[in-house]
Amino acid sequence: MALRVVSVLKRRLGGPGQKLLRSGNLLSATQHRWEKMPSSVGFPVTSRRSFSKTALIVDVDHNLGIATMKMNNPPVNSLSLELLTNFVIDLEKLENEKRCRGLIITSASPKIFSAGLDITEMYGKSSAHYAEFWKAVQELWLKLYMSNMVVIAAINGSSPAGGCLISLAGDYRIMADNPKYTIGLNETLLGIVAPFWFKDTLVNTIGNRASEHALQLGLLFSPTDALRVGIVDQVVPEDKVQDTALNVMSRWLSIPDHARQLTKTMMRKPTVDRLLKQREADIKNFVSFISRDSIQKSLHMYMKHLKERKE
Ligand SMILES: CC/C=C\CCC/C=C/C(=O)SCCNC(=O)CCNC(=O)[C@H](O)C(C)(C)COP(=O)(O)OP(=O)(O)OC[C@H]1O[C@@H](n2cnc3c(N)ncnc32)[C@H](O)[C@@H]1OP(=O)(O)O
Repeated sequence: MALRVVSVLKRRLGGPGQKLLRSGNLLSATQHRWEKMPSSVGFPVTSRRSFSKTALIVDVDHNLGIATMKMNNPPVNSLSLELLTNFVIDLEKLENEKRCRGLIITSASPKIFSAGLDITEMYGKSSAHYAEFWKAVQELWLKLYMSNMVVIAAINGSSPAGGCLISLAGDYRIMADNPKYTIGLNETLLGIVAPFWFKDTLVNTIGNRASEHALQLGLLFSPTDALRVGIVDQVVPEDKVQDTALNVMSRWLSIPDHARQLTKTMMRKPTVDRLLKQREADIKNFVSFISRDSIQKSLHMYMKHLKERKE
């Protein structure tokens, strides 16, 4: 299967891509920190670069023009301030690499794509901390939603709340077919409210009525139900998620970048502008909401419930 994906990519990438794939090794003296390493998906040894920071592993295949970002914040890939910050920094780096046209976001943790925002960042801290944290959440969404790259979420585990938002910010979602995994914006279950731009991102994906239903009830969908409602685009056997992501990527990368990017901007800019117009007000609203005693209590109880579930 992986080899078939490579041949499809070779065909679709055309001219320079084919040459680069054939040459097998593009290391140049000036390209420091590049590593030659065998591919985990069966590509010929190609020009690759890996960098890892706390909570994130990034692997760039310059020959294919595809980067893979693996969230790596065990045990559940909760989106801590550090992970959010590193995510944004690495996205900016990739965005500036001309040869990087596609990004696959996935998880290094078995069974969990991401548990969403790190709840411990949202209680028992100062207002300044909440403001910094929320700004980082906004920043990641803005960067991802408007990325020039084709962004595919390879959802290889559960993906509640902020984890779901990350995948919704991509262009295409592939989820592992395991009924134990769930995905959705379940904020109301925590006694909190998905902000308007989380809601807008969901509405843009599955429509108003289905979003209202999902958001009010804090629904977490099984892969089959997520596919039915349109939160994900494809459900595939667990061991086929990465190959499918590469296959789908080749299709998206066969479209001329400028045409695809302008179309993406046309579709998404109004949603992004809504947040940009009131970014500071949104931070203030978050800080004041999350600082309420009743909300702090709800979050504390929710964490307690998560821990007690295990006992
Ligand atoms: C005005 C706007 C206001 C507010 C907007 C805020 C928007 C918020 C968005 C969010 O993303 S909130 C986070 C929502 N996330 C969840 O509800 C998921 C909670 N977690 C789970 O359901 C499960 O942990 C799981 C992801 C399904 C994984 O289950 P598993 O059984 O594999 O692990 P376990 O539950 O034992 O967890 C291990 C460990 O991790 C801690 N944990 C889990 N999730 C989080 C989290 N989101 N943040 C911080 N910590 C988390 C859990 O407590 C365990 O810790 P322990 O080992 O110390 O007990």
